[in-house]
Amino acid sequence: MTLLAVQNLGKSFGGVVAARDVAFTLERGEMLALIGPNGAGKSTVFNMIGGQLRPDHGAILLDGQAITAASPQARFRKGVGRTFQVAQTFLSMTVVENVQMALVSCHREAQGLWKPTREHYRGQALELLALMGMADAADRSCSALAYGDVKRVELAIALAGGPKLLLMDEPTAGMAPRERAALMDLTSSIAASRQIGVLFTEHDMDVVFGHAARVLVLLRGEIIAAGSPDEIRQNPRVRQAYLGDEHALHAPALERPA
Ligand SMILES: Nc1ncnc2c1ncn2[C@@H]1O[C@H](COP(=O)(O)OP(=O)(O)OP(=O)(O)O)[C@@H](O)[C@H]1O
Repeated sequence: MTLLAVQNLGKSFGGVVAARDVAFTLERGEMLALIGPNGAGKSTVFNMIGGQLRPDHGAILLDGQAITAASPQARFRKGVGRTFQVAQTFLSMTVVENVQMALVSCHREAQGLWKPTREHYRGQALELLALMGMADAADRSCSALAYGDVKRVELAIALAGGPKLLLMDEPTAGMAPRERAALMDLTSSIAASRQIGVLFTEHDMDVVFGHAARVLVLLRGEIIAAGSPDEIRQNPRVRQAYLGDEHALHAPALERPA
């Protein structure tokens, strides 16, 4: 069964139509990018799926069940996870404590009942960190980490909830190109191995074309194209939409001849 089905989603702000009959599906294990010029409606669509915004009309189905009107917390419990653009980790705590906190809150347990907090879910947290290649940094303070490593901790935190669907808003913002590729390689391998569907917005076209299996292009609230990275790169409407920023649609840097 399709993991996520978005049907005729619409949202207006006053006279501005931010999303118009947006419809698409996302399968388990798939990396789907949502792109579009500034103001195209990416955040609006993203926030309607995350539950931060209520659509004017349309439906959102997760595993065939409507979640259109569910709160963000209810969606989270049904398997919708999210990473955030701004580092949300508690910088004064260690890496493993941050992931433990996420696990504790996912299991909705009161802290410190009989075990010292530092022991709660430590094993599970270490497993997640090993998956991120961060096991060696487990007991370091988050404040001492390089930015790329903080992003990995954020990914571990998002995975602590065991999501079926992971929403990533500008996951590589502020990162150096090599770190971006590494984070997205890691994300796609986890998405494939855990069969998590990933929907991400991204301005960096190298990241989009290098890591998405499929790309949706929004323009003025409407999906104007959907397809593989190659199809999208060659689509005349998409090229038109990005006119003036055409370099954005070139092949990823790594594929370009030196
Ligand atoms: N809360 C709001 N109130 C009024 N207008 C809004 C609101 N949120 C979004 N809009 C408008 O809706 C349209 C789509 O905005 P949205 O932020 O979804 O685009 P975006 O593709 O995410 O843009 P960006 O890439 O710049 O973040 C824009 O015209 C924006 O001004």
